Amino acid sequence: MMIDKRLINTVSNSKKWIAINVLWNWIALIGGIISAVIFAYSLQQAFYHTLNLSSAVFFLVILLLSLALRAFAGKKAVQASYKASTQVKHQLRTLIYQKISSMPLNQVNQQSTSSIIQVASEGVEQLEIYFGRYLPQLFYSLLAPLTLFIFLVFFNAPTAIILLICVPLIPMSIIAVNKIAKRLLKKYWAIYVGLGSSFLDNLQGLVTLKIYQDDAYKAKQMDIEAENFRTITMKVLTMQLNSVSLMDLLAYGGAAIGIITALLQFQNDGITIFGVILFILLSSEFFIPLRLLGSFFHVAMNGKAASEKIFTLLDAPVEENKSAVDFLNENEIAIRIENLQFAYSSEKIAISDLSLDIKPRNLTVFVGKSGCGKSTLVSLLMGFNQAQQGKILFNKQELTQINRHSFYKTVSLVSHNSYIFKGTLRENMLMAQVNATDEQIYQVLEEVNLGNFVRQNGDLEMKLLSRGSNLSGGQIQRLALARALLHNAQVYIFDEATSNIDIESEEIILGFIQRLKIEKTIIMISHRLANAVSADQIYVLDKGQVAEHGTHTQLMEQNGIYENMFSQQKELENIRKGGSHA
Ligand SMILES: Nc1ncnc2c1ncn2[C@@H]1O[C@H](COP(=O)(O)OP(=O)(O)OP(=O)(O)O)[C@@H](O)[C@H]1O
Repeated sequence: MMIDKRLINTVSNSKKWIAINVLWNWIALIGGIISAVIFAYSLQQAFYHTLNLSSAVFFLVILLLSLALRAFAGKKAVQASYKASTQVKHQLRTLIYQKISSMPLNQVNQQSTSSIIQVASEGVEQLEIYFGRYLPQLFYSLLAPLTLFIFLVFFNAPTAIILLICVPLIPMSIIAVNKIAKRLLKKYWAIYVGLGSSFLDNLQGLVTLKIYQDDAYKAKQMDIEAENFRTITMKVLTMQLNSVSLMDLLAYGGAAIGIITALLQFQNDGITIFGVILFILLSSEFFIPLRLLGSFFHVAMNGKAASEKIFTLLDAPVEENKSAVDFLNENEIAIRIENLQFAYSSEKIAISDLSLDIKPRNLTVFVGKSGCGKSTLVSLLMGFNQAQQGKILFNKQELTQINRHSFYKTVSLVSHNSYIFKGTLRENMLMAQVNATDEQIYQVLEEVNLGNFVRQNGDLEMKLLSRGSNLSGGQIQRLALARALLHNAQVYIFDEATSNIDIESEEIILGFIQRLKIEKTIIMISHRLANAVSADQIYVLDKGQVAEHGTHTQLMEQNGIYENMFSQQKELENIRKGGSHA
């Protein structure tokens, strides 16, 4: 209960520093015992008028040396505690990072951002005290009373035994409090994570809230959640404060019992004056380590509750195919979809018995009404979601059999919400190809007409804000395209990559896609059918199935869904153009 074996084994490197910490604390205790002995002995000599100047100077030197030893050992113990906690933080954060990066993307998306942030930052921070202070103190507080007992029993056995018997009262009170603490802290963490998640959600959606003037309502909800958090925090603090008072009572009460016993023994000539002074000086040392353990205990329990959250994340099963291999041939990739079926839930079938072929050196476009399953198909092709039935074959290799590293090296996605990270333009580009040269970066930037813009704005050192908020929508998309080009994949999937951007950027991107298809396998999802006119093949999806299939000319001749949608869009665009000319 007081030691979490799994937690310690997870960060086993810290064991060494915990042991060193305990050792230095023990050396500090020895320093304390030596100074108490010297002090008591010189008092006894003074009492019997046998203290002379030279022995007084000698005692003073020893006393100062022992105090210096105590201070030095205390400092070393703090250093060891720091080492233990930094190692724990580093190791746990590495584990969390590795776990997150080993998860399939759909699984990562299922975790709320705020809970990952809370677990990885605050949660790990809380464990610092568990390893840096609590665990060393736990071992030391067992060692200290035993050491003192072995030493003091020679001076007066009854007093030493009474002191030793009183010591377990503190851990017993800790155990009793722990029962309440556990329940309370679990509740505290649940409310804390919930509050964090609402806060982040409201912050991210603040503009929407302002537009709909719904911010006051959300603020009220946040107030209620914050009030719940305040109440539970107060309960936790009250519990901690009460248990601290109880432990103080036990610690100082225990020391007082020891001192009174020693004095009674002295009255009955059972102990020398030297012995009594030693007991007076050292009685509290029996209890202080455990008393200190008690105060770390609550913070440590908070850390333990946090560790449960960390382990839930670390234990989340990763649906990883261990037998997955590299792409056998990544030069020219044909994709075949066979009887694919995917449902978000039993009543929400998004892809239904879908079979089709995508040829290399071709531009294949998927179109269809909103909700027909285009984005779902992209998530299946990218391996973000797994189909319940059917296969996706890349050159006859099943997608699930290709390892992720090889897959994402070969298959790349440019979506309508490509992410630009805070940092320099170079950093954003290098993530697609770590050792790309400046010339290579500029080459892809030229391809998307961003070369001059970048040169005028600080070259590759140009600072970009998070989500590219200091760029226009069209620039973000062109930059994302340049980054994807640098990645030099063999299959490119463009998912509404030109939606909501300026006409010039759209034309640059579409023109580039045309050039790219000479060498690569290109898939494009677009709601604008004008973008499909030059495609080598078009699939029209309807209710997760292929409704029509062919080139633009063939589909127009069929007079079906495609022709209907195309005519409607054209009419709309003509009306808009007419309107804007009027
Ligand atoms: N995460 C989800 N959970 C449950 N159902 C979903 C989810 N995402 C999509 N769907 C449903 O699956 C169906 C296909 O959706 P999908 O997003 O693939 O359509 P789409 O063709 O990309 O639509 P749009 O053109 O509007 O983006 C729709 O009926 C949609 O409501």
